Amino acid sequence: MDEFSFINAIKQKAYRQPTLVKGIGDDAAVFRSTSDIVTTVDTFVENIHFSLETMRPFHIGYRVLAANISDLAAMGAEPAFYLVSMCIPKTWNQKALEEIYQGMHELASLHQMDLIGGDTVSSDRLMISITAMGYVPKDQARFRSDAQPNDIIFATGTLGDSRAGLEILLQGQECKSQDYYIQRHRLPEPRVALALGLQEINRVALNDISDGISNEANEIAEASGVELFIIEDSVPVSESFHQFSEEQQYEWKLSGGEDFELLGTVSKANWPRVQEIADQTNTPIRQIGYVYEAEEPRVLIQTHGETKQLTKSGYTHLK
Ligand SMILES: Nc1ncnc2c1ncn2[C@@H]1O[C@H](COP(=O)(O)OP(=O)(O)O)[C@@H](O)[C@H]1O
Ligand SMILES: Cc1ncc(C[n+]2csc(CCOP(=O)(O)OP(=O)(O)O)c2C)c(N)n1
Ligand SMILES: [Mg+2]
Ligand SMILES: [Mg+2]
Ligand SMILES: [Mg+2]
Repeated sequence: MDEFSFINAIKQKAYRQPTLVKGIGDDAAVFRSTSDIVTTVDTFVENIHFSLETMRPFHIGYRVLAANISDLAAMGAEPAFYLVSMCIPKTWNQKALEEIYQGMHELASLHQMDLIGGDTVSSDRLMISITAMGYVPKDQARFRSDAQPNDIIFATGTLGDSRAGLEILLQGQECKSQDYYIQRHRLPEPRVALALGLQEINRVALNDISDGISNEANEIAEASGVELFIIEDSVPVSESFHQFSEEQQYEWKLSGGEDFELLGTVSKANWPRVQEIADQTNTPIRQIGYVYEAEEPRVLIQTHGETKQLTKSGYTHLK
């Protein structure tokens, strides 16, 4: 395999975005815009973010793009473009690498996204870095700093599924609905439809759940200078989630991460409309608490009448 035949193999045959001026094949890509542009990058490293023990190359590609799309959704943006930087060890053959791109192409086509560039270098360990871009109407990006006292807190989907799927894959132990959990881990569905539906709401604070809500709720509390009060029993989990031990349930739903669901806050007045939009976009959504004024930003969690502080305990690097 040489670098150029590889790039040719993974290139899209046709582009979808009307705002694209130049895609793959020049020194850089060009697109134009009249909206605000949202851009994000995330890097994925073999055996930290993914492993061939638990995934096919297809899932790796699907999932790394999903993580980026999830960040775009959390900003309220419509996904448009992505660039992929690959650091490739000699042990990976062209077929496996093309399968990674098939995973990306599959999810990209669901969101009309175009692959418009990237970089390919050799390395000791597989690393994939994706830069994604999307559009949001002028001044309508969703910030973590937009939560206000008296808002309600909501979460989409069910939390902890991805972590349950990972554990099932790593332990090889049988359990109820195991294919469901494995699928939630391998093929996450970022909540783009809801995020776009919410564009009509004047103020929503949003954060996507990549590290676990114990982290993301604290990020909203800090950015907005408020207290988030979460009721543990309201945190949505899958029906068969109760088969796992109490400790696992608590840890996975609050700190499991990689669910790529959305955590947000919105005024009480707008909450019924948010639920309607969630319905129309087939997005499970649930209120999980309230926002209060705070001297010190913090997150509290109430479990059967007992309240304690929920500190950041999701996934963190460099520790
Ligand atoms: N090495 C870095 N250099 C510059 N900015 C960074 C770096 N790492 C993270 N950031 C920025 O810090 C913020 C938080 O990043 P991160 O926790 O990765 O967000 P997320 O969990 O949504 O992916 C983002 O604005 C991101 O762009
Ligand atoms: C093989 C393997 N081990 C562990 C995990 C769990 N894991 C890896 S990264 C991560 C958190 C999200 O990654 P990060 O780089 O922090 O993403 P960001 O916050 O930038 O979106 C989790 C829960 C995994 N998915 N796969
Ligand atoms: Mg990141
Ligand atoms: Mg994020
Ligand atoms: Mg992180």
